[in-house]
Amino acid sequence: MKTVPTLYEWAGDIQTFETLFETFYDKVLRDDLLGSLFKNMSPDHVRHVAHFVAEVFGGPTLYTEQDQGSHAKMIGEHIGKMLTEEKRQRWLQLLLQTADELGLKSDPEFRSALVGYLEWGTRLAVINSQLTENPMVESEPMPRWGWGETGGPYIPN
Ligand code: HEM
Repeated sequence: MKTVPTLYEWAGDIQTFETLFETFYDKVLRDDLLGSLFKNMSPDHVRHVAHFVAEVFGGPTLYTEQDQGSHAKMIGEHIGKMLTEEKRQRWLQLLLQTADELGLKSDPEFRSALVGYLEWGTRLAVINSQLTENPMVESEPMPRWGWGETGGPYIPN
């Protein structure tokens, strides 16, 4: 039977994710639209985001275990930030540009899954950034992203 690698395995290793986000945030800090938003970010920010995405993609649980993060904690970082669609698009554009520059895997299947995740994650960041309180409970599991489709629209109970 065919063994399908996780997105993390296909992309490389933890260094792949750390280098991607280090290079990306260098650009973000120099960006006219995003620079001021991130200028006071913690020294751990870049590593935390790299570990978060690596874990979502099926990699080691560094964000939840080593960094003591959770999905709720990550969502909480965006509450009240009042992010705009323009900022979201720039964030996404710079990340995809960085992926190309670094030669991240560029096969259609991987890039489709990557863009799908980033569209989902950045839109959630914008939605949550308009709130004043974190709607997510601490026990909420980490999202998992794979190669497939979203499985349908989000319909609340
Ligand atoms: C898939 C999309 C995204 C992921 C996975 C993500 C992940 C994270 C994580 C893990 C943190 C906490 C870092 C820490 O522990 O220090 C964080 C903070 C933050 N994120 Fe995001 N984020 C995403 C999208 C965005 C977008 C689109 C924006 C803005 C356009 C944004 C703006 C911020 C800001 C301003 C912070 C706080 C920075 C500070 O410490 O001052 N995020 N994000």
